Amino acid sequence: MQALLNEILDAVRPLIGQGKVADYIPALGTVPSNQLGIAVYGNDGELFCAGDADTPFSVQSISKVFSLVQAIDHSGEAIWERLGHEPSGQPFNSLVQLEFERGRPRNPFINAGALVICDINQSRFAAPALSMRDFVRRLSGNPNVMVDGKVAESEYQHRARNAAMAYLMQSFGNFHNDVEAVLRSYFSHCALRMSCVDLARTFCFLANDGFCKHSGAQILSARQTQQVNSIMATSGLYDEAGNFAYRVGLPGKSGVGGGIVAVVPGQFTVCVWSPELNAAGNSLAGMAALELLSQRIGWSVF
Ligand SMILES: NC(=O)CC[C@H](N)C(=O)O
Repeated sequence: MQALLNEILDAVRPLIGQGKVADYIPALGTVPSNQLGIAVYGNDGELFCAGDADTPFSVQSISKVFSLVQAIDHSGEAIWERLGHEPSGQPFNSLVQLEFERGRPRNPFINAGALVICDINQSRFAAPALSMRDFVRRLSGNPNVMVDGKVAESEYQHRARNAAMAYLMQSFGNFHNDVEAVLRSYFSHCALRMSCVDLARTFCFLANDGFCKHSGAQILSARQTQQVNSIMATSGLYDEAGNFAYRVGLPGKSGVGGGIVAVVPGQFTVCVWSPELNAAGNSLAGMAALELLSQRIGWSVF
């Protein structure tokens, strides 16, 4: 496995230069683009890494999975009264569908859906940003996971689109808390800084019927785990979810920080990171690395 990871990073490194680092959040635009890392964490606790696997980066939309898991944990099936679990076929920050569908987001992994989930969590937690930070510290086993205050503030200063979505949902009665407070929580989750190793460990319960071995906690039931994985498989990469299923064939979640996490149910969790994105906002070299890995090991679930 170790040799394979090194080989894969060497194979995809030439792609660096063909994508574009996200700069619509100015604090993200300054991240050096030539970084590339991968971590594979087995259900038996084995860890394999290559490249910049220990360098923390902005998790961005990968945090949408954490928010969903928290919401399922305290509210269960009731959350689906507020949003769906259908792919949107639209970019992550699209507004058009939300108006047509009367403020009910298609799924929890586009921004509108994640904002509704954050609204649900806002009603539940006294300090949502701290609850989230502590949740991921427990799951990753890394007590040093931090929120990057500069990134969170930069996102808040450039919040117009996300704010428009939240206020539109409020106009349809599908937003219950103060919009600005929920936006602050959402940006704080997106601004968590974690490495490939942190993320592979954090997500391992999704490969293990909801059980996180290193913390000894049952995070979700086996059934809920299947459900979260199914939403990752159908919506985790926005309007490129079909392409990801075709090329990689695993439940996955990406973020505009350039990270992608993929789950091999019953076996492994993988996190790859390279900051340059393709047109859909997914890591260009990261997708290619996961495609090679899945192909070489025969990991596709399909
Ligand atoms: N796709 C992403 O990673 C987007 C997350 C980002 N914080 C946003 O709201 O625009």
